[in-house]
Amino acid sequence: MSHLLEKLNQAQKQAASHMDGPFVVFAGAGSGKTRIITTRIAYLIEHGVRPWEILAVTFTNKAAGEMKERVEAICPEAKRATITTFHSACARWLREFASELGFQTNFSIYDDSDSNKLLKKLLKEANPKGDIPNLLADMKSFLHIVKTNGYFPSDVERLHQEMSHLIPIGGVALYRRYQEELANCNAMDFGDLLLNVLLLLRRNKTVSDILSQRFRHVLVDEFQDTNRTQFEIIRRLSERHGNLFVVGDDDQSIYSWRGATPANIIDFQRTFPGAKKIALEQNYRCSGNIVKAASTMIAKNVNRAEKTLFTEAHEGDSIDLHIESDGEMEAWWVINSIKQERPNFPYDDVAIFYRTNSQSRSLEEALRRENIPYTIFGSVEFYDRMEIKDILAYLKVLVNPNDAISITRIINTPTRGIGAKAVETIERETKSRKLPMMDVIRQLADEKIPRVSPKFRFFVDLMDALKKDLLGRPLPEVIETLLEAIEYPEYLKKKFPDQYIDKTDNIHELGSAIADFAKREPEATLDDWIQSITLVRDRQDLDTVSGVSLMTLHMAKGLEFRRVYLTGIEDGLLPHRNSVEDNQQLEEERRLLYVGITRAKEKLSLTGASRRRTFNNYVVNSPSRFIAELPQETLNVSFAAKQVLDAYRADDEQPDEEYFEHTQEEYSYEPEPEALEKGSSVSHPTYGRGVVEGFETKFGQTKVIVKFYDFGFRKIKASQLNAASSSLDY
Ligand SMILES: Nc1ncnc2c1ncn2[C@@H]1O[C@H](COP(=O)(O)OP(=O)(O)OP(=O)(O)O)[C@@H](O)[C@H]1O
Ligand SMILES: [Mg+2]
Repeated sequence: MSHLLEKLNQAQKQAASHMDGPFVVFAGAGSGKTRIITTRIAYLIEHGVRPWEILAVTFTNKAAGEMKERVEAICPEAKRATITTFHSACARWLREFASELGFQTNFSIYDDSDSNKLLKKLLKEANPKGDIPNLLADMKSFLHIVKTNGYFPSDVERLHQEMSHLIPIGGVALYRRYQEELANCNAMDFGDLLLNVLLLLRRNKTVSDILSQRFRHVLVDEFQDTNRTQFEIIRRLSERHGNLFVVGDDDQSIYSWRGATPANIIDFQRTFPGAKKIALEQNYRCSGNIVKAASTMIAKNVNRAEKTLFTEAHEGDSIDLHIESDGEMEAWWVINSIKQERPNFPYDDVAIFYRTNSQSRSLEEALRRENIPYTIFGSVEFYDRMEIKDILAYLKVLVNPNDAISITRIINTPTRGIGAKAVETIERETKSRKLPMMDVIRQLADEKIPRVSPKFRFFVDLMDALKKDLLGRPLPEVIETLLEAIEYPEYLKKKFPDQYIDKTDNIHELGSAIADFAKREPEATLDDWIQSITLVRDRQDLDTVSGVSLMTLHMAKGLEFRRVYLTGIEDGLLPHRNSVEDNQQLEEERRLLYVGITRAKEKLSLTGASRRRTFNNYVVNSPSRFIAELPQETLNVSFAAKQVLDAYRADDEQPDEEYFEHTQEEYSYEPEPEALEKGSSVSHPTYGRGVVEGFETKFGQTKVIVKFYDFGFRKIKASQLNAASSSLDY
């Protein structure tokens, strides 16, 4: 037997060494599904399948990257297999077959903000007096539904039959207009990357023959999260040979809000008659307490396929439960614990999860304050910054001169006296002359319109010169040269004197990103780079990945860490306040918690806060209802958390009165007990110097909230503090 299979149990072996025909592995977290996929790829290659005939897809770039790494470690030839995300695979095929769809190979990929701009413009045209924000929201969710469910604008009849209740007024016509406009810009949005591949597979025999013959084996990880469009792509790609191998877990289906349907995995054998199926029951990832907590809690879901999950691992540490008084304190607690445990858990082995991106701010601040290295995964924020978008828009226009959205972004940035009126003229003329926007600007420049033509001429000449100068250059020089040519630093300095340094730093970071990319992919063009960052958009490509990992629970799927902090375990965040009314959605929140808990190999802490600052208000949250569903013997509840939970249990009916006397509106700190006031300098025998941040009264006792210079936030009894003589500036 192949030595590759040695590290698998009996059921895993059977799956990994299966040769032909459809196969599904349906099993709980940490049971080795991804290990089966990676072993199987190597096994297939060892048994004569050529690497380039293998396609393995998953959902996030990080998961795809890890899978690739794991396979290549056991089988170097696998470098030539396609192991990637759905979106990257599709983008690659679309570059290859763009002309079949009437696109040019250099098409732009529009991110959410680009496509919002385009949609807004079309909505305004169609409803000059309409409530645009509302219409936009309706239209966006409609577009999302149609694109993830495989409907094209030409499927009008099917649309009306199958989802008439979801179509906003004029929605289908607007869908068509939107797709036309994208085509005019030689651009596709994220949804189109998948939808257009499906279009080729459905309607273009040549391309569908080529693609379905290209791959002899198709493998999909996290199959429970495929939407209809992805499912049909996969089905068509594997139709000819039937070698479709999927693994998944319905308990980890967390993307139904994005159109994913776990039915794809549950009904697999019905869709593919003759498909083999195996279940795996042993978890190899987590310690005993973690497996027990996760499986007990997820069993509360009604809509799930019954599964067993056991482990032979020792029960290990208990799961910590901590509830702090507010979000800052929670962050402080987490970061302090990371520091203390460092000898056992080096920073690289630690992850912090949260439900929503906005929770990362206080965590980041605390990490920075303590000089702890960290990486945020899946943060789109960097590429959404104004200065980064400006620079990228220039590069996009150079590569694709039809990209109207990017042209309108840069035509007057830096300021060149081309105002809103002039831009309107360009847009109007682009529409009536039915030409690419850049060509129209060129014509208008020649038409001697007083005042504006010379400005258009300047812009056109500038872009021509840039094109000549930049496109031939080595990638690492591109950004610097561009900045100089358009005098961007001067513009930033003038317009944003206060943020000049930050913004310039960001641009430098972009410069190092392009240099890193050029080193990794020496053959790549500017177009390749733009495409790669549009698809990846994770910050890990900019910084070297090291230190503590921060990410949302959604992003954490499929990954594992020795030490995990799962923050925000509160009603309102987990379950999220938007999901508590609906049972289906509540079950999805429970699955999200299940995913989070099962990422931890050795040690897990659940943390929450009794209130959180949002803008200038505090939102008061009760502890997550899911806490009560965890087996108590697996938990180690901190003193403060116990008080909070007891207070809730004691007065289940009216928890707010017993414990949280303050509502969001009326919440304010209690009057101070001594001569201390906010801003006073104090000292403490253990913590040293600090500054009073506020006061808090609980159970009749007032405590002072102090931010210590060396220890961060602490709540201290006033009697333990001394007023410090001088006030240090900090
Ligand atoms: N037979 C085995 N013996 C020892 N360790 C194993 C075995 N199978 C898997 N593992 C290890 O268990 C951990 C979990 O495996 P893997 O990530 O493949 O699980 P998974 O089912 O894909 O989990 P998830 O549902 O979270 O994606 C990994 O560290 C893996 O290396
Ligand atoms: Mg996995």
